[in-house]
Amino acid sequence: MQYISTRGSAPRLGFEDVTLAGLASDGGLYVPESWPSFSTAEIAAMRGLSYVDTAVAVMKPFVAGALDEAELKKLCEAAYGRFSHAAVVPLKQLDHRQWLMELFHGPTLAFKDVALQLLGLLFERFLARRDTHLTVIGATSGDTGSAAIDALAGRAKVDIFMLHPKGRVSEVQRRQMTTVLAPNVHNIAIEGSFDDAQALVKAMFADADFASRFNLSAVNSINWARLMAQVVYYFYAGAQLGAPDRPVAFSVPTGNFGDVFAGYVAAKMGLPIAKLIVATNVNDILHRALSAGDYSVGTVTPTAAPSMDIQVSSNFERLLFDLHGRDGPALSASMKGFEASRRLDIPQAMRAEAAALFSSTRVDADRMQLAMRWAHDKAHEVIDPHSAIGLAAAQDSDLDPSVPIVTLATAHPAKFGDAVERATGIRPTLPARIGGLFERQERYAVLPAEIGAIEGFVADTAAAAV
Ligand SMILES: Cc1ncc(COP(=O)(O)O)c(C=O)c1O
Ligand SMILES: N[C@@H](CCOP(=O)(O)O)C(=O)O
Repeated sequence: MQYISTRGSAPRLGFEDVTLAGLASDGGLYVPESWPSFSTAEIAAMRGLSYVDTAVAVMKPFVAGALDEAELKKLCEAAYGRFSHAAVVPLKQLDHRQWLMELFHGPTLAFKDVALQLLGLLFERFLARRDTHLTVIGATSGDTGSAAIDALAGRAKVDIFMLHPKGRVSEVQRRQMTTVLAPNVHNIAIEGSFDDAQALVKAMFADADFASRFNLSAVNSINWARLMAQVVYYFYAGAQLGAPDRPVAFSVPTGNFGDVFAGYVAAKMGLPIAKLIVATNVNDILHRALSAGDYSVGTVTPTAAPSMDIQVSSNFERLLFDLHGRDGPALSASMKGFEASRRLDIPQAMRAEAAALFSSTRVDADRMQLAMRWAHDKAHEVIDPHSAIGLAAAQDSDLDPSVPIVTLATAHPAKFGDAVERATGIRPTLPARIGGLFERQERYAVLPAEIGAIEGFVADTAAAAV
C-alpha cells in the first residue's frame, strides 16, 4: 500500500515511512492512494470475530509491505491485551435502537488508547530496524496527551513533547500526563487554546531545518496510523449489529474530525453505514461547515466537554481532499487560502456529496446534560459529557427509526467527574488502575504559545539529554 499527501507534492510513501513521518513534508496529510474494499462475504465473515481478529482483517491492506499478518496480529494482541474489558470495545444497548460503544477501557480511559497503544508498538517495531531517534511532538485538548504518553513512556529511541492548553483540561486529564516522570516524557502547558497548540505543532513540522534536525514525528490524528486503527471498531460494531445485511448509523462526538473520518474510511471500504452523525459542542465549526458551507474559525469557548473545544479540525482536510476529486494542488490552494483568511466556503456541490453520508448537530450544555440524565435514569448508564453530546445528537436525529444508531462513548465518566456529578448527582470513581493520581508528583513546563519558545525548549531538552 502506498500513501499520498492531500497537498499533492510530498513524496509517495509506504506504511512504515508514513507512520514515522506523521505529517507530509508539503504540510498535507497522508491518505492511502486508493481505498481498499471488502466484499459483502468478507464483511459477513467478520461476524463473531474477536476484536484482535477484526483488527487484523481490517488493517491488513493498510500495512501491506511493512508488516505481515502474523506480525500485525502479535502487535494487536499486545495493544489490546492491555484493555480492561474482554470485548475491548463493548457494545451496550440503551433502548430499542440506541447503542453505546464503550471505547474507554484502555489504560488512560479514552478512545485514544485504541490507536495509540498500537502506534507505540509500531514506532518501537519500525525504530528497531533503523539507527534513528524520533522526537514526537503532540498537541492535546486532554486525552491524546495521556494516551500517547502511556504508549511511549520509557521507550528507547523516542522522546515525546506534549503541548496542552494551560487550565483548559480537566484535573484528571492533566495529572494523567504530568505525573508520568519517565525521562523521555516532556509536558508543556501553553498559554493559549488547543488550536494554538496544534498550530505550533504544524509550524514545527513546517520548519524544515528544525523538523529534520530533530527527526520529528506525530501522534495526533494527523498521523495516518491513528485513523487506521480507529476504522476497526466501526466494522466490529457493524458486524455485531447485522452488517453487511443491515445498515447501521454512528453518532460521533467530534473535534479534530479524526474519529468520524475513520467511519468515513469504513464506509469507503464497504461497511453499510446509513449515516455518520457529526456531533459538536458549541465550538461548532464542523456543524456550520457541513450544514451551511461555513468553515470559518471562531473563538474557542471552554465547555464541559473540553476535549472537543476545537475550531480548526485537522482531519477535515482529508475529507476535503476527496471532495476536491483528490486534486492535491487544488486543495493545497484552498488550504493556503483558509490558513490566511481563517475561512473557507464549501461549495454546495461538495456539501451535497458529503451529505450523502454525513449529517451534523450542535449540542449545547443544557441538551448535553439532559442526555447524561436520560442515560442515567432510563438506561442505567453513567456517561461522560463528550459521549453525552454524541447521544443527544443520536436521539435528535431524523433517521429512519429502523436503523440502529451506535454512539461512540469516547471517554470514561470519571475523567470529567465534576460535570457528571452536576448533571446526574453521581460522582463516578476512577478505576483502581488509575489510583494514586492525586498523590503523585507533577512535572511540566509553562510556556507562551510562541514557536521560538517551544523550539528552544525542545532543543535545550535534547541538548541536556546528550
Ligand atoms: C473524549 C473525546 N471525545 C471526542 C473527541 C473528538 O474526537 P476527534 O478529535 O477525533 O473528532 C475527543 C478528542 O479528540 C475526545 O478526547
Ligand atoms: N481531543 C483531542 C485533540 C487532539 O486530537 P487528535 O485525535 O488529533 O490527537 C485530545 O484529547 O487531545
